[in-house]
Amino acid sequence: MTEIEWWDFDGAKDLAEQVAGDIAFVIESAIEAHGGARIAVPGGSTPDLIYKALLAKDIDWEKVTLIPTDDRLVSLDDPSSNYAKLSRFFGAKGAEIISLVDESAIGDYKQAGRLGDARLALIDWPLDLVCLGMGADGHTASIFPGPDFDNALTGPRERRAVGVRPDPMPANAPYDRVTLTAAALSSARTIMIVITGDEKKRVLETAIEDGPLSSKPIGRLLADIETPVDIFWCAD
Ligand SMILES: O=C1O[C@H](COP(=O)(O)O)[C@@H](O)[C@H](O)[C@H]1O
Repeated sequence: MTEIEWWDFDGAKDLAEQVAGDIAFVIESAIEAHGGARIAVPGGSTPDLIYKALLAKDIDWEKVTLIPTDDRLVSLDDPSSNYAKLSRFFGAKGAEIISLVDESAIGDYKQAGRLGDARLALIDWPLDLVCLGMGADGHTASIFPGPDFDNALTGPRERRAVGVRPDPMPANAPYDRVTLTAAALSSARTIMIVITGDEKKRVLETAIEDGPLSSKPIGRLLADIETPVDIFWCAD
């Protein structure tokens, strides 16, 4: 059973400071241990404060590779692109940012998944850190209910990214996606989840309780993870 520790904070600023400090620590340790750090971080709106706090840290960004945990199949400068977000925050710092999306495959999500996977084969694995977000519907990265659910969760272990068509489509970001697979996410040396709000907390608690029987992507993912997981939460 996954070992899970919850860290609750009074506000989003305190949470961001703590998470940024922990990420910076993992990055420094990885650079010291093997000359570079490879970390996967979420898109969506929750991480913005964390990324701001991270920018204030003294980090040798040229030795850092950043990968979105997932991305929407939109052009790389679209406001909904997780790659675009990472580029905006960290591009000027000299970090290497790997896009899961090849613009040539935006109209073909399965092909986009294959191309994303091929890119990921060019870096060393496992990742030093996976920081996950979670939607209020219980999706994490872009592992969603739908025709690609099993493939993302229990597909071949050597597959690191797959294309996903959420069903139902999330109303706030109705796009096909490319996501890191459960195998790629759960192989990371350090795993954390960052969520805010009471609703997400309830969803996550129930998903953890339900374990392998959970209908939520986050519950199914966590049920199969052997690395301890830290969950960071605040109410707003
Ligand atoms: O679509 C996505 O949603 C989740 C959660 O986003 P949030 O805005 O509710 O924080 C995010 O973790 C994922 O990376 C993103 O692509």
